[in-house]
Amino acid sequence: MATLLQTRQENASWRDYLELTKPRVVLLMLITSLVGMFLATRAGVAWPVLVFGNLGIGLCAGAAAAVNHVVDRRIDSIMARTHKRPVTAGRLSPVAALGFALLLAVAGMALLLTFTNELAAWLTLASLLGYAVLYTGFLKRATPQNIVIGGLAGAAPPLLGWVAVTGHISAEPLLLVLIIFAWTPPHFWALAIHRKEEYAKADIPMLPVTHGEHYTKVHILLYTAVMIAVTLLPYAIHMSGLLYLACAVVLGGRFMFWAVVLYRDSRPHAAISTFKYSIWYLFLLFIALLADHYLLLNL
Ligand code: HEM
Ligand SMILES: CC(C)=CCC/C(C)=C/CC/C(C)=C/COP(=O)(O)OP(=O)(O)O
Repeated sequence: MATLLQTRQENASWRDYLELTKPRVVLLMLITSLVGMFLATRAGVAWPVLVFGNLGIGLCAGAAAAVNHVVDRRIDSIMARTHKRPVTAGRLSPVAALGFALLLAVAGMALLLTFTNELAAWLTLASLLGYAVLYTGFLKRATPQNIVIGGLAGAAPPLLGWVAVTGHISAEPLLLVLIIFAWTPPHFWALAIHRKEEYAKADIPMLPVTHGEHYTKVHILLYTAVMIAVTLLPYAIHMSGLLYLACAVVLGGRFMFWAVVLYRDSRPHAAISTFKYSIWYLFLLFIALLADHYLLLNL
């Protein structure tokens, strides 16, 4: 066993450890937590909170992603998209990956407790456990609503950023969480339609597998409509101004365009195009929130 572990780790490079953390997903999460921080105050954010707060959130999110790689190693080996992952392909042992996850989680929590506040740290830990334990260990295999419920963990970063700055929860960051919560089903189900056969092969009850493509596309349309409505609320409650509203309408209109294209199947590769657009959408929407915040402050 010891020899087996050693052989596996000899083949591992730093890239394998980086891959464990799902870096591109975590990067987008960090953009949303950064925006949560900036929106929380009219004054600037103190640099230790900015730097170590985001680093702490990022390390904890990376730890959750690494646990996901270990728990899912068998189903990941069945799917073409995931079969080359470091634990699945045997370049890293589950023990090494779990040890790495523990290290990231402890470092992340220590940074949050030292440089932010207890509430931010415990909410981050709850998100970590929500994704690594509740979603990955249970919901993913249990119900086609897995990503709707589990989506809360991924949606939390703007709240984590806001609380890191203020020390308390308020309505505005919950609205930002609600935007990502409503965004997650169109984001993921578009990909799940594209990869339906793989999920079926791995026996994971994703919505297109259990309820079919048509039903999933209708739900993508519905969640997209809800998401667009929710993105108008920051303007309605005077949290953001006209620049944000214009961006939310244009970006949301484009999302609806893709949801309709997908529903009608009127273009080739509509599902993967919708998925790719969803990532640009969230990125640009949060940049718009930030730009609008500073425009309003300087008016
Ligand atoms: C439960 C909630 C979520 C689920 C089930 C989910 C699912 C997925 C899956 C399966 C992929 C992999 C696509 C691939 O490798 O081909 C992916 C990619 C991605 N997701 Fe999500 N996602 C969720 C939440 C989020 C959140 C909250 C964010 C950011 C705020 C996010 C950002 C991204 C990004 C940036 C990618 C592209 C990664 C890359 O190019 O490697 N996701 N998502
Ligand atoms: C502390 C904090 C903010 C925690 C959030 C952690 C986190 C990285 C959430 C990511 C959401 C995500 C990529 C889900 C896909 O998992 P999957 O298993 O369905 O996708 P896969 O098949 O690509 O592994």
